[in-house]
Amino acid sequence: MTTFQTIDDLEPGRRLLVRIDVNAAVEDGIVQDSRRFARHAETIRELLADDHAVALLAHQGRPGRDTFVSLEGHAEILADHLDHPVAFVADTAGEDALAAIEDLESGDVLLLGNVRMCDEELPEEEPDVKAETALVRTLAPAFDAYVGDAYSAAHRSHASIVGFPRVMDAYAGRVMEREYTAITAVREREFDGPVTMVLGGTKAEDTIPIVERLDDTVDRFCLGGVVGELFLRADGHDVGYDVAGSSRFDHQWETHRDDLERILDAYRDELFLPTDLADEDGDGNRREVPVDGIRKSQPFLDVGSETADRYADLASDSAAVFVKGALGVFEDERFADGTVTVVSAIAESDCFSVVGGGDTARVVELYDVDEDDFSRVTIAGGAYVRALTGEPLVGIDVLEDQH
Ligand SMILES: Nc1ncnc2c1ncn2[C@@H]1O[C@H](COP(=O)(O)OP(=O)(O)OP(=O)(O)O)[C@@H](O)[C@H]1O
Ligand SMILES: O=C(O)[C@H](O)COP(=O)(O)O
Repeated sequence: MTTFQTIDDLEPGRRLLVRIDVNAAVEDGIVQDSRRFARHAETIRELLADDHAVALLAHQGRPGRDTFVSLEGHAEILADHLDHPVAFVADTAGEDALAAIEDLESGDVLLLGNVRMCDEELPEEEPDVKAETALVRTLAPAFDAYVGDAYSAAHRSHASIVGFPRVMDAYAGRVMEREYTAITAVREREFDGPVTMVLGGTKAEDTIPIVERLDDTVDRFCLGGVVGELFLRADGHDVGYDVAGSSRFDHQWETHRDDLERILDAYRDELFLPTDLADEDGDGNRREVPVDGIRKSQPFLDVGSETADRYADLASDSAAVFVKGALGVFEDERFADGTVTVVSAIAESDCFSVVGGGDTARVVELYDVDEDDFSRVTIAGGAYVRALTGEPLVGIDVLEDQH
């Protein structure tokens, strides 16, 4: 049972501001389709069937990153999924946006400009502070209600997530409702056997604290990706440094070094670190090297096959497996082996399994693994692992406050 209003509680024919999360991979400047688009399209389709006028609010990347791009391509992908036009305005709360919103009629869909272009969106502040931003104060009066559908960003206390529900009638969209219900049910399950978590990806902030918080539930953590390399660095290995143009490691190391070292010390028996890694040789081919022999060289892009096989064995021998974050840059076929080996082993086993992460869930599509072979494929990453620990999500709290 949900503890917030959902779109089932909306009167038909309203003017709605709908926060979705279609934050996506960007390759060579081109936004890549993902399960996030398909899932949000389901919410939008239902809203159109009820004659609502829909303005969508979303983000892409973060300022300073090469994934921080316009949402124009997102509008095209959404339109394909919906088989319905999605207009785009490259403005979020200025004159152009307000004019486009005013023109909206029942059955129209409009995507507003990347909300992270507004300076007020990102700083993590209390919902009441976010409700006072010009972004919220300008857009809120133009709508009858707010629909929060961005479960995968519900762990961020950003204006578009927590500000609007403070000043508007607010409802959960289908994605929000389904993800919340599914992850809550997962959290309440008990498992008869070992529980394994595969923790990888690039976001130290979202993953490192999970080890401590899920210590009671998870028996072994298989580490990979950028996060795995940072743990290897904490363990005294010569990896996890910014070399040859990479910029993912040193700033995360500076921020999280104490936590990495403390957690490694306290939970060493439960942590499995890569024993080999893969990078690109001078001819552009995959090359695998044992961790012990590495001296600071080029960035590593995958775990090696010895590590992948060991993680796959651990996963197959588990009652439940949770995946958050990829073990390598699986978007490049040469560096997909680690993630695909482990995810395929999970798919083939009878264990209870959840695969999560906006990017990570794409492995299932790109490498033709059958979604039905997992108990759940969630489009959330950081939000899902936080919810697993029982930590409240601010984006849900603000919806519940209205009930
Ligand atoms: N060694 C590595 N170097 C660089 N990128 C890596 C490495 N290993 C994995 N990745 C990248 O990690 C990404 C997935 O992890 P990410 O931290 O983005 O989390 P996610 O699963 O998408 O969850 P979220 O929804 O929180 O974003 C993949 O796109 C993959 O390319
Ligand atoms: O992709 C995600 O995990 C969400 O869209 C949140 O994005 P963020 O990690 O940049 O806040």
